[in-house]
Amino acid sequence: MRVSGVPTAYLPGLPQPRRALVMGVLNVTPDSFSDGGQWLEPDKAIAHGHELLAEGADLLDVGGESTRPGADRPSEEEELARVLPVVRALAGAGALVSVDTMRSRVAQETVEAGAVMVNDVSGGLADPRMLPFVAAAGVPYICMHWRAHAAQMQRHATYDDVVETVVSELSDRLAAAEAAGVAPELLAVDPGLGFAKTGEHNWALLAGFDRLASLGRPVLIAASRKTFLGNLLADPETGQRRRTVDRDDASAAVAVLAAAAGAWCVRSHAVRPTLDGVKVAAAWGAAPAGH
Ligand SMILES: Nc1nc2ncc(COP(=O)(O)O)nc2c(=O)[nH]1
Repeated sequence: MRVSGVPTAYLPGLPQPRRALVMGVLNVTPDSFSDGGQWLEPDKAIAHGHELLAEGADLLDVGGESTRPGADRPSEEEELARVLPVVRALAGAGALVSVDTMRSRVAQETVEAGAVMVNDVSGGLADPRMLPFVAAAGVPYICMHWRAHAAQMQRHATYDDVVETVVSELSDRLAAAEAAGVAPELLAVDPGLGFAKTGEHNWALLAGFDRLASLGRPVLIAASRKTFLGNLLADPETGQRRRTVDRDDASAAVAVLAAAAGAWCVRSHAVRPTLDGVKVAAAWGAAPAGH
């Protein structure tokens, strides 16, 4: 089996170990699907960020808006109030922080507070000022495949060929970013698992990793604790979906397989097992091929 374990491409200005990067998830929200409310208070969020760093996270992804299906949007002021103190404290402590936001003003203020990357789940579609801001700021930008806000996104989960369509629509977003002046080498892509996607779509996108990589940009895979894993692990007797906090082994397995395929970064709630796993993928990929 061909195992790479090393990213097919990197983003400049960020760590470039010969392994996939691990991005620790820090949702400062009352209602994120997997950890909603746990880290809403800034002090708790900052402490959890340090825990993730201690586990070895290369990056911390700080978000103030839940994107779970059906979630209502917080105001821009509320989102800012949630993330700004957390970004300022963690970046101030030397952490590499990405801000998980669709709003250009939140991106701007958190970059000014020390965030080094913008993680925009909308790929620039939710706020027309986002791409111009990213271009002017010159920071790395994660461009995720997205079709609509959480309240209505699952209505858009229809594709003839999900891999080809997602690759094509991501290609359009990369072109839009470059047209807005974003330097191409600062762009990473992400298939948006669970965003206007069914479980079947998610598995097809993972199996189609090489098509995502054919965009020529670093690929971020973010499957951690998502519903399609809960369904995969459902109790065979009752059909009861596996609880979110009990999905970390399967989440790490997806991350390792993505790293083996050449993912640039994997986004995880459980950093330590994920980091251990991507190191295994890198060691396997580095071994001389059997004769
Ligand atoms: N780039 C990127 N960012 C994201 N942010 C939040 C969530 C929702 O999951 P969470 O509630 O566990 O953060 N998923 C993604 C994702 O798939 N890709």
